[in-house]
Amino acid sequence: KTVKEVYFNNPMWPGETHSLKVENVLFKEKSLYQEVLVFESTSYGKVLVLDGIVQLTEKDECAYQEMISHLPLCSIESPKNVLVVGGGDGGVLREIARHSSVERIDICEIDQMVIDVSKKFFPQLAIGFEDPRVHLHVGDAVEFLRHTSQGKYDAIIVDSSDPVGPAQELVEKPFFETIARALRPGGVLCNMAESMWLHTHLIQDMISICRETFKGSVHYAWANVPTYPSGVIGFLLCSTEGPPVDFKHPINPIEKLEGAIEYKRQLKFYNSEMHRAAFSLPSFVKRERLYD
Ligand SMILES: NCCCCCc1nc2ccccc2[nH]1
Repeated sequence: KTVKEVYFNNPMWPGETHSLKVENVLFKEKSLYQEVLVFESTSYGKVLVLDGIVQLTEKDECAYQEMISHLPLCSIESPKNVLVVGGGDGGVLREIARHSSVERIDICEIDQMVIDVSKKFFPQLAIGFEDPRVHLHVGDAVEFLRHTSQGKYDAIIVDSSDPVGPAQELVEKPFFETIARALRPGGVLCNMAESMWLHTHLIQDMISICRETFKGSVHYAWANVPTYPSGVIGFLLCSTEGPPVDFKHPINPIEKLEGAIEYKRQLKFYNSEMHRAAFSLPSFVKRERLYD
């Protein structure tokens, strides 16, 4: 049988092509916001693609979901109220649920199709929606945060797609200002922050905006995700003015929580050593001139 390949060309990585062999296409439709594709790959399990960009694969989603969730939550004493922006696949919800101190998890995902597709094809991620602490809001996070009371959240996790298309406004200053307002003093934000190899200008702009908007600390961390072009993805960790947050040394180590894990599923990627290591940066990034 003719086995197809899918070629990932995108302005997010000009002049570069990534490809995965398609064993079979499981879903392909246009939602109100983007094209949603699910296919069975040869060696990464099922793959979720939005507008031609790989969002997750069954094999390596653990790296992204665990890091984006535990880098912020393990940096504060006892997270109670958490907001997820995006994250409609449910993977971040699954990870937040490991924290027994958490009492409420709000999630604002704009695209219902992403949620439905995840529940159908990625049950090991969509399990996150089953936690009774989860409250789902389908809609625009900019609108949602505009109506959120001041200082409501201990942590906000922005698990967005790339700032081309529906997520464009999630990297603009007004949005970060609504996030800062929705966080309590000493509250933390973790934002998906692209690739240090590919998006130096975008990262620099995000860091500048966050330095102005968050009066606590702002740090860049990263993780290796093989199916993301350039093999790495970054995270921007910010804290609001108030009790200082030391992102580089988790005061709420996940190992303390190990026993509290609801699911039999063990952590596959994150641990306190990986947490500390994530903030170790190449010299060209440390210099903060990510391009020169
Ligand atoms: N919402 C899940 C993660 C989304 C990140 C997707 C992604 N990963 C990338 C790697 C290199 C260039 C652009 C990228 N965009």
